[in-house]
Amino acid sequence: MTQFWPAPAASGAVRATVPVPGSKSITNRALVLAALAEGPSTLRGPLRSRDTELMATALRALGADLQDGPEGSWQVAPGPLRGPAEVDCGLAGTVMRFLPPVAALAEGRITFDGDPRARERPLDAVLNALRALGADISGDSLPFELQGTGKLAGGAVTIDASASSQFVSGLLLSAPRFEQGVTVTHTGEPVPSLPHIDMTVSMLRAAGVEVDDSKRDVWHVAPGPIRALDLDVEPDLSNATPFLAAAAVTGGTVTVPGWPERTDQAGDAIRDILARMGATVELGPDGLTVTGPAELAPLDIDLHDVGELTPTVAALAAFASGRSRLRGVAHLRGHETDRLAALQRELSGLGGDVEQTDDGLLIEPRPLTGGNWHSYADHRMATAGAILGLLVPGVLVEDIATTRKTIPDFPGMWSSMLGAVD
Ligand SMILES: O=C(O)C1=C[C@@H](OP(=O)(O)O)[C@@H](O)[C@H](O)C1
Ligand SMILES: C=C(OP(=O)(O)O)C(=O)O
Repeated sequence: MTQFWPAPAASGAVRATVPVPGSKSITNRALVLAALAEGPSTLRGPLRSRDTELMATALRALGADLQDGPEGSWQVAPGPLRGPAEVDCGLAGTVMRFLPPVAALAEGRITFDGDPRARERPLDAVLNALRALGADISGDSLPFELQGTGKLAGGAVTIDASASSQFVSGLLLSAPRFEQGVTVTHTGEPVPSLPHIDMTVSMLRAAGVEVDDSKRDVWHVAPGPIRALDLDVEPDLSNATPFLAAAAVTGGTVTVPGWPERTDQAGDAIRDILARMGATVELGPDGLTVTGPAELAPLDIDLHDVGELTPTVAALAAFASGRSRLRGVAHLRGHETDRLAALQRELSGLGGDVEQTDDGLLIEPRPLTGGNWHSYADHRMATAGAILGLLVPGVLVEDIATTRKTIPDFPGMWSSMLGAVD
């Protein structure tokens, strides 16, 4: 039966320090690299939630040895990659795009499937690229089957990565183990979420891999060993955004400890976004502290690089002092749900005035009223509903448990944060 979570209204300005679990994007890249590395790795502070548990389970099935270490850390020892194995991708883009190249290095038959929506998420570019690089794969989307021989030739391949940066990241992460490495060339509309590809490149380089990304839309990874990792995973900055938004919309103050001074995470862009909306944003030794303004300024913003922030930004824009325009995020139609359609439908359902454009949303703030907020199995739709519920009494968020995709206990964190209001 569908469960609805009464989103708690804020009784005043939120004042809290909110530690945020590890980054999904860093954790799942680190797990892949560790499984392909030349020795045992340690990941401290990894995200332990659905997307990363699915990645861990799949890598174990493929032959890696993953053990729990002290304080939630993971110890990963590579093993010979082999099938038969079944990979459940859930709804994790990182699992469905990063693991086929790993599986192509294994010996034996490996099958992939996931949640019903995952079967609709774009994957063809990765599977076609792997076929061109020497893999034996049936199908263009989930479910599909791969027959591995224990090695992959690799080489040069051209793909259209306009639907997802993860197509490129997935190929690059495994490429040091391809016989000829890889040269990926993108053709088509601009690649979204480029900071995520930068993160892939940095993490490969940190593991001693030679990567050339000096030419736009071309990435070359040389074949060679991947050094074992000894890594402290940063907090997930995208997952921090609903909590920072709580400060912004209530005129309160929220600190997220451990915010890195320098990072490849796309979520770091929230600092600039909140500052543009009038919030005070301070990065210091205690972390990132956001204090909300008396009134939020509207935004006209291109979110192409940081699309995953769109649900949070849309919720903020719904409370701004004028019309906001969010641009550059057509690719969100292939995310956990069609996020542009979902945001328009759900905000309109609460009385909002929202229009979809070719590549984004126009949001005209209106007084909102409570009601059901459907989440479409999308963690970020659910957290956007929670932000709205702070100021709109009676918002009921469907399936709040869907936030477990990337946050193990979002409702608990949200109510602890609200335990401290003026
Ligand atoms: O590589 C990654 O870790 C991610 C890349 C981005 O995907 P898209 O390029 O498909 O937007 C982002 O939205 C997703 O949350 C995580
Ligand atoms: C797009 C997202 O996830 P995924 O890694 O499943 O693509 C997201 O977390 O916003």
